[in-house]
Amino acid sequence: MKLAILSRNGKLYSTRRLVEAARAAGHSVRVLDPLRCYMRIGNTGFAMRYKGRAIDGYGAVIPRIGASVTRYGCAVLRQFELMGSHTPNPAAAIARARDKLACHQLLAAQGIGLPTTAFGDNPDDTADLLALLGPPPHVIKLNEGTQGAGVMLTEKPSASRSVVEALRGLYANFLVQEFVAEAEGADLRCFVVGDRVVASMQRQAPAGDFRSNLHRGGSATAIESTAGEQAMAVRAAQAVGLGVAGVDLIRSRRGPLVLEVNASPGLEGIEEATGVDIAAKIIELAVSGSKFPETSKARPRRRGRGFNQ
Ligand SMILES: Nc1ncnc2c1ncn2[C@@H]1O[C@H](COP(=O)(O)OP(=O)(O)OP(=O)(O)O)[C@@H](O)[C@H]1O
Ligand SMILES: [Mg+2]
Ligand SMILES: [Mg+2]
Repeated sequence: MKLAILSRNGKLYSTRRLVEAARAAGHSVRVLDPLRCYMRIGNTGFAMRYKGRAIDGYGAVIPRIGASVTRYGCAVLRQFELMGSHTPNPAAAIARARDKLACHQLLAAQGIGLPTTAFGDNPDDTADLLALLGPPPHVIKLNEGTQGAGVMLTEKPSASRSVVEALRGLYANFLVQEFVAEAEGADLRCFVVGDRVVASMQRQAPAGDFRSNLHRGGSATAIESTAGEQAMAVRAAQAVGLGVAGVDLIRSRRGPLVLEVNASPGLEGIEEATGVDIAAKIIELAVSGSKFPETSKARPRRRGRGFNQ
């Protein structure tokens, strides 16, 4: 099958591994920079061009869209979907996953445990907003932060207030959360592919930090997550609509809580820590969902489809 990986950089570990795994499974694969894809949208059908040439016939597209290009990357992916390509992570689900606030609302509505979270807009409401969470410590997060940057811990009421005021002054979107102290700087990354967790690792924050992100100096070890944790991670990914997701869980006194659902989880740390060939499982999932026949390169004829279908 003809596969595309949407990625800005073919040299990145995750992109390279997906290319390798696709070739190993006998597929033809191309890395496309989403920012070089451009498209025609019309009632007679959808067309996509790449560096001056028409492209189509991709049975499946695997998006690796960075946070800085979410909007354009999702538009390109949506166009592939409209042209009949399958994707394990649809554009609508990626856009949803990138908005922590929307995600928390969705997860809570599904009864999936998460740290109590509050947000508000007006500075006059700050004191009451913080009171909703109870006394500090609080964790304050930028709504669209990644890799642990923009996640702050405040230990005194005055610190919570002034961080909230500073973020408001910068017009940043943020949320305020209860701090799960008993996790002691550890969290669990469950890598979901389809309807199961294919690998899990525990990440431990470096001394003096509470953030366990590998980009912030956290260390990773393979771990057997419990059946309950795995079921929770799969439910969280499905609630957001993602076939491939890195679900971060934190172990609290009241059971596992979902911290976030990542739509483009990195493969390097977790493949190294666990030895699982996650790339192969992603390729398998992408191909299995495709409507294109696996043996033929011919693209099934299809009529132009509306955006609402
Ligand atoms: N409420 C909390 N209580 C305790 N620790 C937390 C809490 N929220 C976040 N952390 C710690 O901070 C880290 C970063 O937080 P979070 O995952 O929400 O941010 P991020 O910037 O989106 O990271 P990612 O790169 O995983 O997308 C978590 O992995 C966890 O170790
Ligand atoms: Mg994140
Ligand atoms: Mg995280």
